[in-house]
Amino acid sequence: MSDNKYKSSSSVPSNPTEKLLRDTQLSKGSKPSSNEASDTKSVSEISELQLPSMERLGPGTSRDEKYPEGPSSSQSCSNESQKPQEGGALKPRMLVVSNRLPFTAVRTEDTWSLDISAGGPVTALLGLKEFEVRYVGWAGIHVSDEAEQKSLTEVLTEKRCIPVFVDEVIFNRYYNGYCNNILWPLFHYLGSSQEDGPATTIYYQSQFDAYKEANQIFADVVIKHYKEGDVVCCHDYHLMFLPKYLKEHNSQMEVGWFLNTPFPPSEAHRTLPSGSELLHALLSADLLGFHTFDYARHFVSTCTRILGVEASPAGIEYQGRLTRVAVFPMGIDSDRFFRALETPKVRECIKEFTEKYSGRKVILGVDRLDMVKGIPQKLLAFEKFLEDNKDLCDKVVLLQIAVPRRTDIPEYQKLASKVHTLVGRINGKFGTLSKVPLIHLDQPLKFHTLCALYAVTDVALITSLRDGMNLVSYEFVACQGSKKGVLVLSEFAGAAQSLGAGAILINPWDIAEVASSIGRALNLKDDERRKRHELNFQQVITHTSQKWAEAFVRELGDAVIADQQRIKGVPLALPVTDAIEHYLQSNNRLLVLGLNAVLTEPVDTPDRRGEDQIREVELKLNPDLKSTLMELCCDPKTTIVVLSGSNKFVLDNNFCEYKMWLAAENGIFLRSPTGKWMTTIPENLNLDWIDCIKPVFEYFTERTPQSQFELRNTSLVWNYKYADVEFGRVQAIDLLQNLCSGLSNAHVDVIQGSRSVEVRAVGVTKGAGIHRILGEIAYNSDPTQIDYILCIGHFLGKDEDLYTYFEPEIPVETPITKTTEAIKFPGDRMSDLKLQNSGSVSKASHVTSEQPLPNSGNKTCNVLDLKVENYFPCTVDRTHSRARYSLGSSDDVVSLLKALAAASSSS
Ligand SMILES: O=P(O)(O)OC[C@H]1O[C@H](O[C@H]2O[C@H](CO)[C@@H](O)[C@H](O)[C@H]2O)[C@H](O)[C@@H](O)[C@@H]1O
Ligand SMILES: O=c1ccn([C@@H]2O[C@H](COP(=O)(O)OP(=O)(O)O)[C@@H](O)[C@H]2O)c(=O)[nH]1
Repeated sequence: MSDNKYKSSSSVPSNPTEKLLRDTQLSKGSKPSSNEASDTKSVSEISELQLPSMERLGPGTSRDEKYPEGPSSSQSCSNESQKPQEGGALKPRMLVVSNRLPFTAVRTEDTWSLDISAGGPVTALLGLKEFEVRYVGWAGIHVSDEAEQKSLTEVLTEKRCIPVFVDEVIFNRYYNGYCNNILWPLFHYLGSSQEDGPATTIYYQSQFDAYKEANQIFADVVIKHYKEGDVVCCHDYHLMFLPKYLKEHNSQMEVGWFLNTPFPPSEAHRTLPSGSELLHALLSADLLGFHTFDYARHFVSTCTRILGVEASPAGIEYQGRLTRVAVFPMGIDSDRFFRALETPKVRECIKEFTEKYSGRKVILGVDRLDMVKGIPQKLLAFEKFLEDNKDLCDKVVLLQIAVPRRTDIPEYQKLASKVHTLVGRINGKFGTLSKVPLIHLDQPLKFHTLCALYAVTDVALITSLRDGMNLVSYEFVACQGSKKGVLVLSEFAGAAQSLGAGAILINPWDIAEVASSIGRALNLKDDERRKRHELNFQQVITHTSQKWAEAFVRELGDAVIADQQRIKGVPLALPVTDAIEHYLQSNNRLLVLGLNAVLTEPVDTPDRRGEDQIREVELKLNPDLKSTLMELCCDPKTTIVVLSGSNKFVLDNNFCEYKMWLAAENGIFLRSPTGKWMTTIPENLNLDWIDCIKPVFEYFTERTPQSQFELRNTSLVWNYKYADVEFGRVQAIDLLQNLCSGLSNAHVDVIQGSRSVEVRAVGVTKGAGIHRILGEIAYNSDPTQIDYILCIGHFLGKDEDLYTYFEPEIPVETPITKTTEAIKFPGDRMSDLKLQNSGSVSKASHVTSEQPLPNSGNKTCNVLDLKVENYFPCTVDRTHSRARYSLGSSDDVVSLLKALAAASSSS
């Protein structure tokens, strides 16, 4: 693992709230007010900007990006080692991989010039000062000639950029086709393109293939430049296969992926033909980041509903790994704007604009010419505003900068003509021979011009129909230190969630509302304007791109550690001889056995199968089990617990004659070997939600032949293991959809099993259950400590906490199989257990039938004296598990139990 100050080594926040709290603490620092901000720069910072030195520019670099904001040549990537920071510490190395590099190359006569690329991520990612960054991506130009590729690579090296060259035909299918004609509209909730052309079925497959091919080419470049300890940060919908390809090459690589756009609700994602393949590929990453909670929530529910994977507050469980999902609202490098505002070039420009637009209020729009930015809606609203306020036609001007991009795509060409038509109409209607109310530019501006425009603007008008974040709004706020203009911001931009307090929020589809908001913004009282600006300004200067990157890398480190700690992997075949041998050598053994697929006969046997579906819907104990179980239960050195999600009646029906412990509903109900049931439902457990969702389960049960619904005390379960599997799966997705939309506030877990859907009160797991069961066993049995545990189950991921409950605390990277020391419990669990078994609760006060359990037990003994070699956690029929061992089927379980009984009786 790299030596990285942003990676915490100890406490790993386990959920987004904890994470947010920590990050909030970290982002608290000295916050200048907007008045102070532009005055606080050091002399050296200002002079650096005023006196740009030619050494800072790479060969062939155009003079237009001489600002110190770009990656400097002094940190050339020809020197691949990490650079020390001021205090001597090493800067962590980060490979930032995005489709577009921060620099766009332009061919000049005999070399290359580089322009800073326009676009949010570029602006943000140039601000990562605390990292030794290498940018990997496309330089905005197709270069097929090898010599040219080499020379461009050299020029870009000076800017710490590593170009990726993709064949032009592949690139067109990948970028114009799959990325921008299919994924882009879908991710912005606009649905798939309905157009004939590259998005139609004939081209779809070739575009998807090209997408994967391009991703592989990006991966090859990253792999070539990767050094151990690097953090790899992949960006966007362009590169969703990249985490998979990188991890396949090197599973130790720390790979994060961040989405700069929104992520759509699952219903929209479902329409994408290769949608699940993309999700699978992404889940190879260690960390997946989104701008807002909404996007992250959409992603998680899409994965649970479409892939059927399990999600928890910590992330998504997939193939034995945990992929962390977290929220990182991106910001800008505000200092870069403050510095620019001090430069003579920007000051000059400000003066020029102030004179030019004197006597008129300036309204500003800065967007890429893209349908998601709502430019036509903005123009229509401005038209309405002028219609409603004819007297203001020569007193306002809307400056609309619309940077053309993706111009090869027909949708974008159509948008350009639509916008031009509207501009002509508005100026034709409201302009005069000397003045027009609308100035529209189809071209990018130089950075200094943009800063000056931001500074002279009275009202910034952002009307995105959907926008991942919208950094233009941040840039506007940063440049308004003296003017304190008003931000009118679409509620559908991610930025609305951070700048909503200071902005006037609008629905861009509501043309009349936007028109009246323009008027409101222009007339806002000074006091309110200042207050609103100050709120936004504080947000912009505290949530910078540097802070974004620090939080992302810290979380990535946490995610990797957390995943290693889970040690969920491929279980080894149970060493049966060892298990039997250690069983014989022990004095007080505990066998914890699951029910379904452990003690029941397999569902899919020929006997139980009709023509092509399974006929019988009754759970059946494995017929070979009876005498063996009886024998084991009679052994005074052996305690058996059957721990199941099923209810008391199911367990009673199947095990009433055995002298064993029964734990129903995941340990909520316990039956001692004497046959008495007791309940352990926590008193404050809220179960009000059960009545609300019961009808939903009933509805799906009625409509899915051979499916079953079980109403339990703390959970509801619907299973389709006996139904048509394909239809069951479709119904399960619909059921999940309905459940998730109706349960937003309930304290429940919605769990999708391989052929079931379950809703359960939070905190009810088999791991939590065993804790209570142990207390009871200790209370009820003789004082000998348990020195052997065999724990066999076919459990849902959530219940696999049972296996790790008995595991020693394992230092990361230490293989547990080599440990021979006595097992020690993690501190809190140990003290819990001791508490339960100490104190002075008298036997008389102990639980009787159907009473809630008190913090049980009055014994001062330790329940366990378990050495790691005497602990056999074993899953049945699972390829990935937190259990160390596996058995193939319930038949193997029966054979093992038989062998234990036989060995025991003959010893
Ligand atoms: O590279 P292009 O195809 O020209 O597109 C430009 C970028 O557009 C998208 O930007 C997003 O990122 C911004 C920063 O996070 C965010 O504020 C904005 O809402 C998004 O639209 C795209 O995600 C990038 O990959 C493109 O480079
Ligand atoms: O002429 C221009 C207009 C815009 N931008 C930059 O383009 C980015 C737009 O980012 P935003 O997040 O608002 O939207 P995106 O275009 O990434 O969807 C901002 O950093 C602008 O400064 C630019 O460099 N030149």
